Amino acid sequence: MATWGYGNDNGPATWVKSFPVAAGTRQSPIDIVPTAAKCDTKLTENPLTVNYSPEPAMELCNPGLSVKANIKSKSVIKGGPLEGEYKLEQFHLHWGSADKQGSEHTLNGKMFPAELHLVHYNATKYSSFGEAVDKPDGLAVFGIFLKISDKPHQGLKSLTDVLSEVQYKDKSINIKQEYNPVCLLPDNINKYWTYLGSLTTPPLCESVTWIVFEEPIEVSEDQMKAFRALCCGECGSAPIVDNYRPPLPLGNRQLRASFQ
Ligand SMILES: NS(=O)(=O)N=C1NCCCN1
Ligand SMILES: [Zn+2]
Repeated sequence: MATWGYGNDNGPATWVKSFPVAAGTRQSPIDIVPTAAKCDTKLTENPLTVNYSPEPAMELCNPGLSVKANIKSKSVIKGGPLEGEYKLEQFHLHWGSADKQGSEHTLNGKMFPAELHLVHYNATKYSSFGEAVDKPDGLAVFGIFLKISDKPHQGLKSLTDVLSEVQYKDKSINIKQEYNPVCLLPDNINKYWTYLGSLTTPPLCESVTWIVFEEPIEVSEDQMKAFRALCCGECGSAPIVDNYRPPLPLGNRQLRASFQ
């Protein structure tokens, strides 16, 4: 069984062969068109709340198509579009081979250089990520755009400074200094768009309530270069770049905004 990826022979256009839900009606990502979003005051009456905890010895790994941090501590979110409490499972990123591309969601057709995903599962209803992953209300993913600035992102720097230690597939390390993922969130988490979608990688389950923040976080060009130096396999293998799925049609879905 050919493994899925982002190349010509195994990329997003081929995934439907092994994962028919790729042709479903609530697929992600989408192009976010702010003027088409409906401002929903219910989202502000019940503000999104984040209660993340410091992660001692956070595990950072290279699974081959991204870089991922696995979370063990009790870091939870609730409110906004969510019913119940969702627990942070992991976070990872998608990025481009150049700054002109890399994000999965787009904003009025514009791609950002990268996009950070913090993946949570509905811990009120389900006992694990694995149980929640294929349920319509199973997951909630924060989508955070990355934009280039002349200053590095301090929260990401603890990770980008050690990416060389997970350069090759299946490498993993523990971040010595305790790490609170709250440092990755934009300053203003009250301005976001939300819609019902899916995982953007196989198995593409239509189980995600997406929450995409309007405010990007700012990273340096050197930090982008560090992501682009990660390898898909062992020494000498191709760099991990352009690991993004292009947008799918919104179709009959409602895109809601927490702000005007
Ligand atoms: N890019 S995404 O939508 O978060 N996709 C995921 N796939 C599998 C596990 C977690 N996330
Ligand atoms: Zn992702």
